[in-house]
Amino acid sequence: MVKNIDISLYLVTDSSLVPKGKTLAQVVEEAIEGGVTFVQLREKECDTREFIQKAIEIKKICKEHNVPFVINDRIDVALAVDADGVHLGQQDMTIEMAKSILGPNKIIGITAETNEQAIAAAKAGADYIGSLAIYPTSTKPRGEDFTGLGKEGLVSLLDSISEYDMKVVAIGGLNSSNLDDVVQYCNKNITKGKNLDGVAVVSAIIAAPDAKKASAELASIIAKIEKVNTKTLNAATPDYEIVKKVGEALYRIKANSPLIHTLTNFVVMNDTANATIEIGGSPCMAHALGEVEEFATIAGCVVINIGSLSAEWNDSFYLAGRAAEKAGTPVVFDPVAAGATHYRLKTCKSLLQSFKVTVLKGNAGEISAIAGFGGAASKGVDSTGTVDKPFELVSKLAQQLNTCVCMTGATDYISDGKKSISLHNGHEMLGNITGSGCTVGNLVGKFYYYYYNYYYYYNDDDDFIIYVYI
Ligand SMILES: Cc1ncc(COP(=O)(O)OP(=O)(O)O)c(N)n1
Ligand SMILES: Cc1nc(C(=O)O)sc1CCOP(=O)(O)O
Repeated sequence: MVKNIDISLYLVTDSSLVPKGKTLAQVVEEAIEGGVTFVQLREKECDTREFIQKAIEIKKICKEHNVPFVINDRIDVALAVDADGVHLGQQDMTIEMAKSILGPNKIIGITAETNEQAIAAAKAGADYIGSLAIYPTSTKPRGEDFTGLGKEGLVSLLDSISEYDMKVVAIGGLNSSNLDDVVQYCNKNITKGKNLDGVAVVSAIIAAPDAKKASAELASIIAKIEKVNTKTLNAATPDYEIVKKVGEALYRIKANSPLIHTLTNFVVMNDTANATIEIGGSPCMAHALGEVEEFATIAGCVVINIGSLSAEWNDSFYLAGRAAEKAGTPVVFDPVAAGATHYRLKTCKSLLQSFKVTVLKGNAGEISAIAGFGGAASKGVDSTGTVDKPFELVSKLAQQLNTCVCMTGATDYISDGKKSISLHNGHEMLGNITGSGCTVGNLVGKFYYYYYNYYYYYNDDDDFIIYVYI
């Protein structure tokens, strides 16, 4: 698990820039008072003895203020002074080696000059990455031809690692005149829900006449970084709290075998019933007008899947949904092929207005059609194309409908309008069979019976179930 560190205003030191009449220690202390949340000692001109002396001095100040303190490049120095971690460059020791020397509790950051290096850092378990310089800077010249990563490159970097649990700080040429522009650009253009975790600066604070004031000014701009309340889960970054609850929920389902009243299509009825039994539930596939209300009232959950839509089924959905709402039974609604015909879309919208839907589960085409935006089209029951801003889509729709939206696909996006989660455990073979999405709807329903807050999806092994806490 990535460490819970605040790198929002990250100070990197350079003694050569300290204004005359001040010491580095004074500047660091003023900066922390102004809002710096993280300090890296980066001293390129020091010999080892001097570096260690500075490290001891700066560490003391950071400790007094409860601010993490890391050392640039030198693992030996980090060990010697028992710093909180290191910041590595691509030419330095590898993350794996640094981890084995420093142990699991130390912070490891690394500079990622490309998106590929960023992904490699995430896979190796870095806690955070520093970007390539956003703008050219005299603090670390990279040659005349270097134009900087730029805002566009930064957004591409953020998007590229959205599925990993790793923090990102932007660095290089950032100051109070250009930072707001970078922050607003990221807020507006990130597409996968991963925003900046912070900004690292050297000269804008170290060389400032008043480091406290300079830090406070930067901190006020950084506060505008929109916290996209998202979480990414995959096999590489499991959340053990969730895994534990998955086990508890499975146990309870098996022990109590809840009745899952499923009004679903002819194609998947048998498979869905078997999946329900496999996980410990008791399937009931009744859809007759005369009995759906009674079943919905006694069920642990009602699943409404409009796949085999007809006028009569529509009435059954309506009656079951209304009865479920009255009885306080959760409803999972699967708007199969909502975007394929006007009839389906109209029916879905009308049903969504007629009773409380606890979870709306659909593919990108279906969810886009219901939202009226999002960009993915449908070909029959299948979704075609991708959604540009999946987090924005699920979270806005969840707010609009006051429900949980679960958009399934190679990556699943789930939101209750406040928090959003992406799950990266899909499997391409799921597209080769019919009804995998419908079965998901049914299983979501079962877990809803016990844990109103959990959803599931198959992991890479196809047979284990992962829950997502909303
Ligand atoms: C936060 C942060 N980001 C990038 C760097 C640059 O590190 P590196 O690539 O190791 O280069 P040098 O600092 O050694 O010149 C950094 N130090 N901090
Ligand atoms: C330490 C560092 N690394 C960079 C990189 O491109 O990797 S740029 C940089 C210095 C950033 O200094 P300032 O805030 O004064 O521009």
